[in-house]
Amino acid sequence: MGKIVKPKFGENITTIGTNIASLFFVWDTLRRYFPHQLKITIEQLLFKAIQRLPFFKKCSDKILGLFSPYAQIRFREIEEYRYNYAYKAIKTYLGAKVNSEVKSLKGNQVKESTPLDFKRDDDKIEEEFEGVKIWWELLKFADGKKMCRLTFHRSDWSVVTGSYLRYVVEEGKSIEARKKKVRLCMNNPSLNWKISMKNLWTSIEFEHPATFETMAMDPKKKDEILSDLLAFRDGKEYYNKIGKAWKRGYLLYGPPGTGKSTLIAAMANLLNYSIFDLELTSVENNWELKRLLIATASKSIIVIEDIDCSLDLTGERKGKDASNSEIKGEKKKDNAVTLSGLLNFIDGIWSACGQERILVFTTNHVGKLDEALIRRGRMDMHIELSYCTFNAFKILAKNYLNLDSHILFGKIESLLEETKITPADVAENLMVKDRESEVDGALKGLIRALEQMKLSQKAKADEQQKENISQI
Ligand SMILES: Nc1ncnc2c1ncn2[C@@H]1O[C@H](COP(=O)(O)OP(=O)(O)OP(=O)(O)O)[C@@H](O)[C@H]1O
Ligand SMILES: [Mg+2]
Repeated sequence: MGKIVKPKFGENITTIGTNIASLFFVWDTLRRYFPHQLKITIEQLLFKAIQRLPFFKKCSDKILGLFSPYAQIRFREIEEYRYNYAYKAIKTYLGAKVNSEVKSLKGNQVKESTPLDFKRDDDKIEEEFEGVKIWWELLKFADGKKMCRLTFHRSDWSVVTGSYLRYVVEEGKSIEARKKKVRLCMNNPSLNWKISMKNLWTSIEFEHPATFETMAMDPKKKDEILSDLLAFRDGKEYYNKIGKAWKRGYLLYGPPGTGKSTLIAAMANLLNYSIFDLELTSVENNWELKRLLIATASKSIIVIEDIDCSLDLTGERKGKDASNSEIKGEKKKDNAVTLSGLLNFIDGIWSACGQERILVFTTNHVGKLDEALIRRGRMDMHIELSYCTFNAFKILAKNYLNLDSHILFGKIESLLEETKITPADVAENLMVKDRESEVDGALKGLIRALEQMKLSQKAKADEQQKENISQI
């Protein structure tokens, strides 16, 4: 009796390989006679049948891939140790593909005041683009790694890698931009960075209600700032054309309570940009400053409040500080954040990396600032926030009392012309519990406050005058 000799593994592969190769050769000759869609369906069935063959069940995806008429593109969440923004955009795009045919959805409400948001929750999504079939899989591995995998027919290569993927990523990004919530980010002391370099900034949702409409300031100035910001937001092509980094600096100056911080909030709400509130006093040195600034996101406003208090701004002041600390026996850190560190950053790396960033400095004492810090080009627009004018008062009266005019407005107008009062102090007087019944009381209260201020400012001015005369 003849012995049945089991073919060796190598022989097995060769035989199966030859058979499959012949099958695909025959199919390749026939496929041109089939319409596109039918061709794909047949190939899918063929491929599934091959996958079910006992031998192929044991084969890895890579070996199967050799016979597959399909191609795959993987988008990993982390690629070469860096976050993959295409992955994020694709996930957003796929999540937003909600329609009545979708069977699995997830609902989410981040805040009580926001509407319920639905996202698609399938991990396998099939779609058609310009007659081309595309299959997506959202995969999550045991080690926590995530990936989107795209499968398509090789004959659709140019459509998928060209217009389709471009469309998906752009659409995903624009959905992200529409849904983006403004966040307020604060820098952590570097002590905490050592735990994880990710922890440079801590962020919370930004819910400040300030808008340009509620900003009490001269309408002309307000329009100027508004159109400057909008031109910046829509200026991608312009900045590209002139070869300048897509960044803009604003210096806000004025006495306390004139609306500098409120204006920053209104800017963030207008542009839907997050705020990176940089507390310089907790930054140890220029290296840390660089790391923090590089870690900011695009479409953001980087704010350094009270810049004159956070930095040794001039050589002169530095000298004074140094001698003061010597007297007190303190040794000043050699590596502290310096003005030149900040300026080098703004001019150097800052313009070379990251786009769509706004830098805002605020100060109560513009005169104290170093010329180098505020020269045009670094701070593109200087905005003075000043004492309350009648125009500004009318906006506050509308905000706080829903009032367009009142018999007492005339008196208030003339008092405002003679008195320096901040919008914050005016607002304080206009805060009432019941708008209907307390309007008169609030306006009269404001008039009293203005009269008192007028008297005390006059007394101060007289005293100053006397002092000046006596010095002469
Ligand atoms: N121009 C303004 N328009 C509307 N509200 C204002 C304005 N200025 C001040 N306010 C009101 O006064 C409060 C204090 O203003 P804000 O904190 O913006 O002042 P600031 O200029 O940043 O002061 P500081 O120099 O002390 O930081 C705000 O919460 C806001 O309600
Ligand atoms: Mg402020």
